[in-house]
Amino acid sequence: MATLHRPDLAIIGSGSGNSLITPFWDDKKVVLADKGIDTTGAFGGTCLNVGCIPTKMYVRPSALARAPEEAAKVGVTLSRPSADWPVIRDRIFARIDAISEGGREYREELDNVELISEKVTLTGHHSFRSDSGTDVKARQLVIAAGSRPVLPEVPGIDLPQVHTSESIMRLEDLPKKVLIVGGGYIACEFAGIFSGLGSEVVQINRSIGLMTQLDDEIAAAYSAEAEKNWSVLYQRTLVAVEETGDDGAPVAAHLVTSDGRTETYEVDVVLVAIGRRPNSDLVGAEEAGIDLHPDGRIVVDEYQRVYAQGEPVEGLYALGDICSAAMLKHVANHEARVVAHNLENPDDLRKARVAAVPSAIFSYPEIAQVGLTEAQAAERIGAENLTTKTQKYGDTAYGWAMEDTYGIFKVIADRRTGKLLGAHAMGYQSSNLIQPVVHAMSFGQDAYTVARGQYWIHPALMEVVENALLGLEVPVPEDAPL
Ligand SMILES: Cc1cc2nc3c(=O)[nH]c(=O)nc-3n(C[C@H](O)[C@H](O)[C@H](O)COP(=O)(O)OP(=O)(O)OC[C@H]3O[C@@H](n4cnc5c(N)ncnc54)[C@H](O)[C@@H]3O)c2cc1C
Ligand SMILES: NC(=O)c1ccc[n+]([C@@H]2O[C@H](COP(=O)([O-])OP(=O)(O)OC[C@H]3O[C@@H](n4cnc5c(N)ncnc54)[C@H](O)[C@@H]3O)[C@@H](O)[C@H]2O)c1
Repeated sequence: MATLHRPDLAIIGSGSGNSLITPFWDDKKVVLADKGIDTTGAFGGTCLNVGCIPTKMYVRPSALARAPEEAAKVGVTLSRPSADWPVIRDRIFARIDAISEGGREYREELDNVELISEKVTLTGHHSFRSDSGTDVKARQLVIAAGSRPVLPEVPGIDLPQVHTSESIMRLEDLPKKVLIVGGGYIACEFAGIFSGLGSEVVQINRSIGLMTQLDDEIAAAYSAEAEKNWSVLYQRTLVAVEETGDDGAPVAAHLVTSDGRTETYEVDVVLVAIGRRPNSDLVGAEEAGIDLHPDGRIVVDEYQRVYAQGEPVEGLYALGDICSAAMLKHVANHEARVVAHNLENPDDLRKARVAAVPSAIFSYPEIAQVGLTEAQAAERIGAENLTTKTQKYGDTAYGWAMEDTYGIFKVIADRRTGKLLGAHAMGYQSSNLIQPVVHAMSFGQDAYTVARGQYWIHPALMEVVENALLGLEVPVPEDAPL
């Protein structure tokens, strides 16, 4: 028989949505619905199970396996590394699966929380129905249903050797040869992982260059490095995949070049990473009268309130990949803190912060960015008002120690005021090095004050950032620190 729940709060999505269940709800009723990750049924969303965390847990062993290359630059010979994929995989998922399962059990045990482990579809602005017919009508509702990989509609895309990021990390064995489709975050991270661990990687992209959404200088520098580290082919499109019947290379990936030639690569597995789409269709957002952007994202305002017919709906919020321009976990987490506050304080709504959102691509080399690219900054304030500095790691003391040949850190500022507009870096630990610029941009500190208003540990790698900032042509404030 169909059940009806009338909770104070209902949440769709157990990723960042799970963190909304604060102690405030201890004496109230909450329903949390999650169908589970498609490939494993796991609780807890993308980041934990098939996203940020397992990928970075693969990046670490892959980086270690590259140690002989780095060591050789400074006169140390390390023996040929050998990566034990099953050991690496099981270390990762023994930890992750236990956290996911523990999270599910904890929610199931709570008296105030009802967990619905099924797909649900909105039936109104504050109500939904599960596939098996459980109805939920809540006082307040949050849609935190995330995104999923996009797949091209080509013959053979359903073959077991064709993977997305949601399945590739659980392979039985390290593939000898991988074809990776795409030139964005996921494709570049997995190209780095597999090539480091010893697979032969062929990465194909439709456009010329990888990570073309980045600052042009970084995209060009990264593409040049990637081309040295694995095979990168541009202006190719995947048109079909078929089984070969040969255990040595079980699938053939058929490609077409921009000038109409066909090419075939026989590989163990194909990884498709051509973008992710918001799951607004899976929750039936449009049918429920919710406003959508052309790319399928739910429209929200700065308070994360969901819009319907151009107006915010009281007590209806969205967060994370289903509504955000930046599909990033730290963004989803921030939005979850804002939504948690707004659910608990409907008369004192707080806004989500949209400025100075950083991101990193944990590839080889690693990339990090925050703020405007040089082209965007020129468009915004005029090229004549910009000052930029690209500091090579290799021109600093720690860069000499590393014998670094490719690391760069670029900063962009308004030459009239010293206001920092962006930073773009490629190289060892760039995801950490960029944080002082994120800090400065978040707190409105000018470039000169950041560079000279604090000590920088000598001769740490962070001197790359200090030197980049000092290389900008910006006004020196009166009484500037020395
Ligand atoms: C391979 C990979 C690597 C990544 N690496 C990074 C990184 O290093 N750093 C970073 O910042 N970001 C990274 N991301 C992005 C990050 O994982 C996401 O931005 C973040 O997890 C989104 O969180 P969310 O809460 O919006 O959605 P999710 O965590 O995806 O949660 C949504 C949940 O809703 C459920 N759901 C969907 N539809 C329904 C329905 N109709 N009924 C019931 N349940 C439903 C899903 O099963 C899912 O569990 C990565 C992503 C991928 C794929
Ligand atoms: N380190 C991180 O923060 C991290 C890591 C992984 C994923 N993510 C998030 O997940 C999102 C999705 O990642 P992604 O790599 O799938 O997407 P992406 O948007 O970064 O890159 C998609 C790539 O696929 C190409 N492409 C698009 N359509 C295509 C088609 N039909 N055929 C061939 N190529 C096509 C694009 O040109 C682009 O190179 C990212 O935008 C990012 O927000 C973040």
